[in-house]
Order: sequence, then structure tokens, then C-alpha cells
Amino acid sequence: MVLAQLGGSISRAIQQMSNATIIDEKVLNECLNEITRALLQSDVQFKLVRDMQTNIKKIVNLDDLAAGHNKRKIIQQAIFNELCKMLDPGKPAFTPKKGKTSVVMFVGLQGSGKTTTCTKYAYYHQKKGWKPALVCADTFRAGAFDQLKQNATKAKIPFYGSYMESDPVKIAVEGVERFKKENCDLIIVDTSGRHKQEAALFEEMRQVSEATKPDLVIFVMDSSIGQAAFDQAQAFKQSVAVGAVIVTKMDGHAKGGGALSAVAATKSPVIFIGTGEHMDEFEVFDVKPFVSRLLGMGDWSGFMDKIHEVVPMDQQPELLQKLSEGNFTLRIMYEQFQNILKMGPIGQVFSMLPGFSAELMPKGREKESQAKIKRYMTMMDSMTNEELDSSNPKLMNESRMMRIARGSGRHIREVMEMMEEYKRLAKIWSKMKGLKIPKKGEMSALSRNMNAQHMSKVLPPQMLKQIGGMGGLQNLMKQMGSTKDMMGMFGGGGDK
Ligand SMILES: Nc1nc2c(ncn2[C@@H]2O[C@H](COP(=O)(O)OP(=O)(O)OP(=O)(O)O)[C@@H](O)[C@H]2O)c(=O)[nH]1
Repeated sequence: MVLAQLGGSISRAIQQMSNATIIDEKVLNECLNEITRALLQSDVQFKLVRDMQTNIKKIVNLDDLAAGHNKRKIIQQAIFNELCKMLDPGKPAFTPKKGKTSVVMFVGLQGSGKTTTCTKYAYYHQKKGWKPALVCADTFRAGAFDQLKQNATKAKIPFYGSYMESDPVKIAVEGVERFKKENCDLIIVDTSGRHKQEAALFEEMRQVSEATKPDLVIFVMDSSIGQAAFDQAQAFKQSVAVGAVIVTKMDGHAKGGGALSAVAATKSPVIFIGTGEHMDEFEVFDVKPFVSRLLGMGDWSGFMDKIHEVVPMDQQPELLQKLSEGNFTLRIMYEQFQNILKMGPIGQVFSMLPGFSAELMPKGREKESQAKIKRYMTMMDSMTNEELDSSNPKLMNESRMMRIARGSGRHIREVMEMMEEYKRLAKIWSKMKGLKIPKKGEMSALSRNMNAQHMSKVLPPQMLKQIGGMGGLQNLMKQMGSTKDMMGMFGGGGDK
């Protein structure tokens, strides 16, 4: 999970606040100071952090919060909203349409990860049914074409470039023309990342842009530069119409928060983040689900998208039906683990599950988590059908656990640990009972289908009263426009 340290610090600050018997000015200030320290450590600009603190204190007027209301949830919601505001540029980015040819030009400084990111972007869309192609118009860096060619070949994506031609504009125009003729619907042009002088670099970008008329220019930047991203993003924006940003190397640096907030301040939307060197270590950046995952509140709709992506179509209706019945058996957990092992970087998937805190899956510990999942599955392979399909927690007594431990060559302590994990997950998923889950391709329907009745099952009763009961909830949902965000905000069925 990216920004695990930042997310963990914020979640801990909120948790400590909620452990206080009375949440007064002092307790709130301590919580906010903790969050301020974490944000500054993530290199978020001081002014942005100060404004956030001021806004939260304005919103959360403790005197107005009558005793008994869920102050923690309300403060968490205020923190959630302010973090979203900090990361949201308030401007959507162009999104390519399948079947309609789009030309996307990548710009960014050498070392930012641009060439790798071009291929990740192409690969991501290829998996979603686009017909992408890559054009290497970086004639400055020797080896740029070879690198793009190697990446493209590995990802089985058509590419165009030249060892002979030195004019980047010529190569770009030829490449775009050729792939238009081949009916590619997403033509990606990689440009030079370095020149002797910056002016020459910006001039070349302008010429390539002039000649290829891209539908979207994506600026790629390395998150390790932190808040300095503001100046760099502004500089590129002044020379070519940057329409979106991809922030790379979010897996390696603690300064990612600074980079993300700085880019938002330039009003350029971040559309993806790079989370590693591999092709699938590439995540859509959507502010609310990102902040929701950061705070360990999960990202239900993102997880459902993943389920649709990896669960075989014929298994989906039955699995989703069982989940919506809130009947989370060990067999479902086993099937989930099988799917999760197929879904790609575990940290990315787990962070979408409500209740899996950001720190639970820090980068580099995925291997350990993967091994744990496999151990759990080995133990479940020694279970009977009755044990796998039962939702009666009392069924699993000591002698059964002894038998399972012996059968799987594990210690009974490990079986007990697995059962504890199962009970925790079952509790989280039980809150999803009755959730209407749309079919594949209608994920946005999740927000339409999840009407107030379902939401009222997930929200804490005091919160429902606070909102003004069912009527107030319907009204709030209309304002929110999308209940999937609300799911994230109210913990998405998290077990807190
Ligand atoms: N850890 C990590 N490494 C990354 C990420 N994105 C790119 N890289 C690595 O960063 C290094 C530089 O990436 P390149 O794709 O060569 O990008 P570049 O240096 O900007 O080269 P040009 O685009 O040709 O200017 C390579 O080793 C990549 O594997 C990321 O999200 N995480």
C-alpha cells in the first residue's frame, strides 16, 4: 500500500482520539497535531497542512456535538473530506474511448520513469480491451528506443521507432499515421526526457505536440521530489497543455504525499500512480477511494472491480450473491484468497478491503502476506465440507483444529490465528448483508443501486440519527452523487 506510513500515522491518531473517554478541545488538538506531523513528514507543504487543520476545527465544533453522537466518526469524516480536498484538483482529465482513436503524448524529465510508465499505461488499457500502440519519439537518449521496444515486446504491444531517423517530429507523425491505419484506438507517443538545455526540451515537446495534435498530454513525475513537484508541474504546463499527471515510484518514497498534493495545487488531475517496476504495479488514482484506503476504510467499489476482473464470469453471480447475503464462510474466504493471489500486487488489493489498514500491507511485506495466505489455504485444504460451508463459529472446536493442524503439518496455534482472521473478516463482510451488487460493467450502478435501506444497515445508528434518519440520508446521498464514495467515507463496512 502506498503512503503506508502516512496512512498508519493518521489512522493511529484517529484511533487514539477515539479511545479518549471525552473528546474535548485538547484531545482533538492532539489528534490534529499528530496528523499535521505525519503530513509534514510526507513533505506536504506547510500552508496546505495549516489550512487543513483550520478547516477541521471550523467544521468540528465540539460544543455542537451533543453528547452521545459518534464524535469519532464525525471527526474521521471531517479529516477524510479535508484530505480529499487537498488531493483533488477539482478538474477531471480526458479519458480515451474504446474504438475511437486517441493520441496520448507523454512528457517528463529523464529518470521520472516515463518510458516504463508509457508501457504500463498501454498494458493497463490493453487488459481493459483497448488496442494500444507505442511510438518512441525520444531520439535524444541513446537506448530509449531499445528500452521501449523491450518493454513493448514483453507486454505484446505494437511499437514504432527508428534507429536512423533523428527528427522526433518525423518519427512521431509517421508512427501515429501508421497506427491510425492499423485502427489502434490508443496511440501513445513517448518523447525525450532530457536535453542539454530545458528550452530545447520544451521546444521539441511543443513541435511534437503541434504535429501530432494529441487528445491528452500526460506529465510523468517522480514522487521522490515531493512538494517540488509544484514548480516542475507548473513549468511543464506553461510549455505544453498538460491534461493529466502520473506520479511514479510511490512505492519507494515517503514524500509521495507532498508530490500528490503539490500536483493537485497546479489543478492538474493525477490519473495513475506507479507503485513498482513491474507492468501491473500501476494503479488508477481516484481521490476518495485512495484516501479511504489510506485511512484503512477500504475501497469497496475498487474491490468489486477487481473481483469482476479476476473472478471467472460464471462464478461471479454465485459469489456476489453469497457476499450480499452476508454469509461469509471459510469456503468463500478460500475462494477469495485464490482470487486475490490472481489479482496482482497483494498490497494493492488488500488495501481495498475494508478493515485492512494501510500499514498491514506495507510494500515489501507482500511476500510474507502471500506466504501467509498460502499457509491458510493449506490448512483449509484439511477441512471437511461441513467445516468449510458452515457459518456457525461454534463448530470449529479444539479437536477439529487439532485434526486440521496435523493434517496440514501446521501448529494448532496457526489454525487458531487463521480462525481469528476469518472471524474478523466475516464480521466486516456481514455488514455488507443485503447490498445490491450490480453485474459486471455496471460498477457505477453500485452507487445507484445501493439505496438508503442498504446504507442504513452499514451506518452506525447514531450516525444515521445525526444525518436526520432515512430522509436525511437520501438527501445526503443525492448531494454526494455517488454512494460508493460514502461507503469509503463511513468505513465501507469496516470493523471499526
Ligand atoms: N520502484 C519503482 N521504480 C520505477 C517506477 N516507475 C519506473 N521505475 C524505474 O525507474 C527507472 C527509470 O525509468 P524509465 O522508464 O527508464 O524512465 P526514464 O528514466 O524517465 O527514461 P525516459 O523516459 O526514457 O526519459 C527504471 O529503472 C524503472 O524501472 C515505479 O513506480 N516504482
